[in-house]
Amino acid sequence: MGRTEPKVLNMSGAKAMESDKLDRNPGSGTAEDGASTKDQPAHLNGCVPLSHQVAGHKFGVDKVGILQHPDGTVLKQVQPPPRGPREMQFYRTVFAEDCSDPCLLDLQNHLPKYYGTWSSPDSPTELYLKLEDVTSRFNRPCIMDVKLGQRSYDPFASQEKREQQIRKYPLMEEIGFLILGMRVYDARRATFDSYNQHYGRGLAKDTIRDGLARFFHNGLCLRKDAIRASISRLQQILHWFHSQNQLVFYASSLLFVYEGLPSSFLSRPPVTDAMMKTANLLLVGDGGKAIQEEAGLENKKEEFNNNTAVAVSWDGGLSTNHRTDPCGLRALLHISRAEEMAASVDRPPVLNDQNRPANGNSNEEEDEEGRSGTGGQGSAGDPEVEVRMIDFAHVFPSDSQDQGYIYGLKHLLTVLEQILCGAAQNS
Ligand SMILES: Nc1ncnc2c1ncn2[C@@H]1O[C@H](COP(=O)(O)OP(=O)(O)OP(=O)(O)O)[C@@H](O)[C@H]1O
Ligand SMILES: O=P(O)(O)O[C@@H]1[C@H](O)[C@H](O)[C@@H](OP(=O)(O)O)[C@H](OP(=O)(O)O)[C@H]1O
Repeated sequence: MGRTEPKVLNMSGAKAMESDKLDRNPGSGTAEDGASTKDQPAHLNGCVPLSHQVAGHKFGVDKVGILQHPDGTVLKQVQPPPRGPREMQFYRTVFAEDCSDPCLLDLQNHLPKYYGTWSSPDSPTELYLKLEDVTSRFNRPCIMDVKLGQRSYDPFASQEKREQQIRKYPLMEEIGFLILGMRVYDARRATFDSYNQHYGRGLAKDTIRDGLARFFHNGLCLRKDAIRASISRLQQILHWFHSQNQLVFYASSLLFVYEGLPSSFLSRPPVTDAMMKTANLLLVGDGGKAIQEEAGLENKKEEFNNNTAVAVSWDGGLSTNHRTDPCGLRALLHISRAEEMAASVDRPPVLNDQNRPANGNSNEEEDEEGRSGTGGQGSAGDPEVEVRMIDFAHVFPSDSQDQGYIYGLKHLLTVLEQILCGAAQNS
């Protein structure tokens, strides 16, 4: 393809924001940003490297990187030209206050919210894009970054850049997507497993299905609920791509997030010290009814019993025998301790309505056998999944549909469907 000068995004119908520091920009670079912590360089002004970043340029490792602002937003350092300004222009165009283009308004739903730019008062020329943290509402976010499209270099890339990108994953054209990195919550051990870019590059046509499935496996069961919800989100994005012919995306990603903590835990009332004490007594001896009643466990018994299957399936080694563990308390305690340990180094569980399954029934869950009660999150369309488009350093105006991205999306959907089918056949 002959190379011409790249077109910049046309701002018609979507005036660029006049000011980078928007009023709706929470905690933008002001004196309120909070004092720098002892461990962080003063110029970061309380911001820290993004702890749950799964791919991309890393702060302190690469020349540019991603930070987390104390207000919870993500700060993506503007990359050197032309990439950084191009990405900034893209966000400004899509989120312009006077944007009236239905296509761009629709696109907003598939992106992290953009809050303008941020810079530290100490380094006002070093700009960051201030973005919504897509993972923020999750307790144990499982996160995967997937690069989409048949080509991960843009039409204006040098020969060297093309060759570098093709070398990294020669199957990009055929497969249409590449897992750049992920972290998956292991519910048995209450820890995260991380996978870097080499994991995705090692996946070929015949292994891509199992490779992708790993993101949805929590060590005990396949999270079919999360797969279904992801499919539903991807279909909406595909619908957007079919509806538009003004933008083309190269080397752009989809960020997948689902809740790793089973909803049974989220919807269960917090375990109090008194309950723990009583439960230990019950487990040590045969558990006098008097003790149980004294602690008000009689009322809770049914609830715990309802969750017994959930708790037991979390730890394959635990007994489902109601004679030795009448209330499923052993399992309950086991989970609570593991979770407590995880919570002490991670964020505490957020117990609010958003974290509850859409159907309001924490026991309506499926494992890989499709049985009820094992640590899933609910039905398809469940809000406990996010799929958002990120990384727009190579987005250009166009006058036709983005066939490369559409190809990758369709294939990704097919593979996810195959994972579901495979799970159904094995059951
Ligand atoms: N809005 C966001 N919310 C949560 N995490 C994010 C967000 N944006 C980026 N990340 C995290 O940062 C990583 C890298 O993001 P991004 O692709 O934008 O950076 P990049 O440096 O341009 O990447 P690359 O080197 O692939 O071009 C993502 O994989 C994700 O883990
Ligand atoms: O996956 P890896 O090994 O980290 O490789 C990077 C990845 O392909 C990025 O998408 C790319 O940035 P662009 O998409 O913006 O080109 C970057 O190019 P760079 O090295 O030129 O920054 C690569 O290094």
